Amino acid sequence: MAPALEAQVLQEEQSLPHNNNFFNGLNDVTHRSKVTVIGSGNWGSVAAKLIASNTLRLASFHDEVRMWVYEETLPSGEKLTDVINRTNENVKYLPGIKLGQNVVADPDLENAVRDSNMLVFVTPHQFVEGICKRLVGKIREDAEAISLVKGMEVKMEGPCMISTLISQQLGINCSVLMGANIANEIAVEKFSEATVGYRNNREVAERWVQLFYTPYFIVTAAQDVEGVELCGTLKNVVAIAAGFVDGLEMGNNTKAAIMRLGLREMKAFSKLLFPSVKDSTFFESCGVADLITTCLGGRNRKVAEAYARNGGKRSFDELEAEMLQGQKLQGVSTASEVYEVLSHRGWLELFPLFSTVHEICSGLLPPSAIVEYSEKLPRSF
Ligand SMILES: NC(=O)C1=CN([C@@H]2O[C@H](COP(=O)(O)OP(=O)(O)OC[C@H]3O[C@@H](n4cnc5c(N)ncnc54)[C@H](O)[C@@H]3O)[C@@H](O)[C@H]2O)C=CC1
Ligand SMILES: O=C(CO)COP(=O)(O)O
Repeated sequence: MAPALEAQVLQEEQSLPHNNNFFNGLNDVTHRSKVTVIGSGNWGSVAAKLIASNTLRLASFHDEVRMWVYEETLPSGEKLTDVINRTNENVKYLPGIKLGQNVVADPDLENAVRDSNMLVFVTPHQFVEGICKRLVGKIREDAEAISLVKGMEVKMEGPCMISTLISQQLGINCSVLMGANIANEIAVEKFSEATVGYRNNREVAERWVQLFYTPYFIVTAAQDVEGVELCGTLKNVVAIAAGFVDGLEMGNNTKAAIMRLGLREMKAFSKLLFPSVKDSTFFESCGVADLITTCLGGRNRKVAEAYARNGGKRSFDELEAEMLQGQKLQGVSTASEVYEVLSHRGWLELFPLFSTVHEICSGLLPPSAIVEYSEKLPRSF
């Protein structure tokens, strides 16, 4: 790491709240925080590794980190959980990376959360509601949650952010952590940043920062839970558009234009849904930085590129299964969820990029429509 950057990291590390009093008597062994990671995909496994390095280092946490695994049988006939616990590697979703000996994989959801007061949700967004239903009445009353999940749900009453879903179903506070965080890069400890979004309790936010922060993973807190979460959610729709541009070989200027227009729609949509969303959030890691990294190197971009190269003739589901081997795309379903909100509220014309992405993904328009949609832009755009 460059000396100036290293100095900044050290300075930030020293200013971390190592002795905060979020939970009384944290350094007393009987009151140590216990962490469960709910999810064990590509990012879930990296999150467990980051957290496990800190729970070993910091006295106010139990060393052990439980990681709930959606159980599956590997081609060898072994259970994924058994292999993770034997090799200390998630051989399916993060091969080649040691998670830390203090990570314990557990296929039993109820058992995995039993004693924990810090719950880290990190599964594809479509599974969160089902998981929460299974957790009702099974978690500690003093539990806090954080969501690393990028996505949203649309209910009869309107859009529902994943952190809100977790809060409402489980009756607990839920913060979020989002950022320019391609998991495979963080797994090999390449420098990156992230943003914790919190509602109103700064001490809780600092506790989450402490749990994730390492010299190669710099975490800052922003009091804007909806803004941070909507950035992480909506950038996946823009990444699909960027993938179409790549598949059509339109070049870097077009891709940059799509990213800029996408960022504008991200900001406009977020502020229409939640007027409290702050402009400054879009300049944090969760905002423009995540948009850039996902549009350059993410899975949504990659599969959308293949979709456009095939002229839309092979479905996203088919390409996802073939190219991602069990990992899940969030952008296609998020585009559909956003479209539902836009049509319901009569906002379709205000969001030509978002609506065009959904219309391409659902086969109503060809991939080339992504560069034709600009004709629909309002004059003031
Ligand atoms: N991979 C990445 O680079 C990053 C991912 N994210 C976000 O993190 C969230 C989780 O993504 P990943 O950890 O990458 O997962 P993934 O896409 O790598 O893996 C899919 C996961 O879903 C599980 N699964 C499959 N069917 C299930 C079911 N019915 N119920 C529950 N779980 C089931 C699989 O076992 C696997 O753990 C997503 O919202 C994603 O957008 C955020 C930052 C970076
Ligand atoms: O969210 C991500 C990076 O921050 C990962 O994006 P993809 O799901 O497109 O790989």
